[in-house]
Amino acid sequence: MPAGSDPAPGAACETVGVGSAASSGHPGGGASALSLVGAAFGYDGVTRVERLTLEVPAGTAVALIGPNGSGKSTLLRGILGLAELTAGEVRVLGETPRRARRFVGTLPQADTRDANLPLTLRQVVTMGLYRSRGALRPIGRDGRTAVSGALERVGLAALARRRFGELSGGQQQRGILARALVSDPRLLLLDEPFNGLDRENREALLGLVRGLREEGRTVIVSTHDLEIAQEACTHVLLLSSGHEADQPGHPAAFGPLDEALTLAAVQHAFQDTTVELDHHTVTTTRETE
Ligand SMILES: Nc1ncnc2c1ncn2[C@@H]1O[C@H](COP(=O)(O)OP(=O)(O)OP(=O)(O)O)[C@@H](O)[C@H]1O
Repeated sequence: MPAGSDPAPGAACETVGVGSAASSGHPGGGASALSLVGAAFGYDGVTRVERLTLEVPAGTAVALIGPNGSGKSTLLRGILGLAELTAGEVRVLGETPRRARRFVGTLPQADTRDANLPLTLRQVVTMGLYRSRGALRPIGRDGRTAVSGALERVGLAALARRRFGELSGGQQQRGILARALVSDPRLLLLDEPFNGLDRENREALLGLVRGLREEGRTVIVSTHDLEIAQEACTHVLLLSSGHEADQPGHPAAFGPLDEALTLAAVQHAFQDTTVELDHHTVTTTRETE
């Protein structure tokens, strides 16, 4: 799966798994969960992530990896139609982002949500139904069954009546995943879901990502943790933030994990950061022009 990208000027490393253009050139192919052609996203007319040309096949799990500010959250928001498309084309499940939204489940970054909402876990998960049904329509028996099933799936059925804010960070994270799952989404966008999790919650979440993919759903999960990519994902999209200050993020590599997650590509993406790959710590140094 090629990704449109040019190596940043002065970058010494090769970017393996990076091509020059999408093979089909046509967004919205039947087997594509996400199709980007020269896409760029940003805010108020300012591009924050660009040069995205790639096709994410349905039923894959993509690890979205890149340094702080490389545009991971912006890309996820763009897929939802919440960040501005400043160039190119985007198709989500063959539709525009807005039309596809009801088939997409999301887990936003933990620091963007209000854990003090006076709601029980069950009520938080029920909110996940509103996207597809609207908030005013009665939930009904099938809705209640879906909520119970989602809670069961993330292992929190016993805590359904507990106030959300009283749950541990890991339990809250699994609760939000249940909220994303309750509408039976075909595509899941998980923004840094592993941050701050203890080993038990991390393992539970890794198992869930693997299970979702095995069911034929597509998962895009942003993470700083390369081990997570290796343990749960089939594909990787590496974003680089480039050399210049304020340069938009852009892809350093995209493809199946074993082809695209190479040391060279990781070095390109994380230019002056210590990164880990295959349990080896690697320190890369920014090239100067
Ligand atoms: N709502 C917004 N309005 C304007 N600029 C924004 C907004 N959100 C993010 N940005 C800017 O877009 C750029 C990319 O940010 P983004 O949060 O997408 O990066 P990220 O890779 O997800 O970073 P992190 O790993 O720190 O979460 C940054 O320069 C950021 O300041």
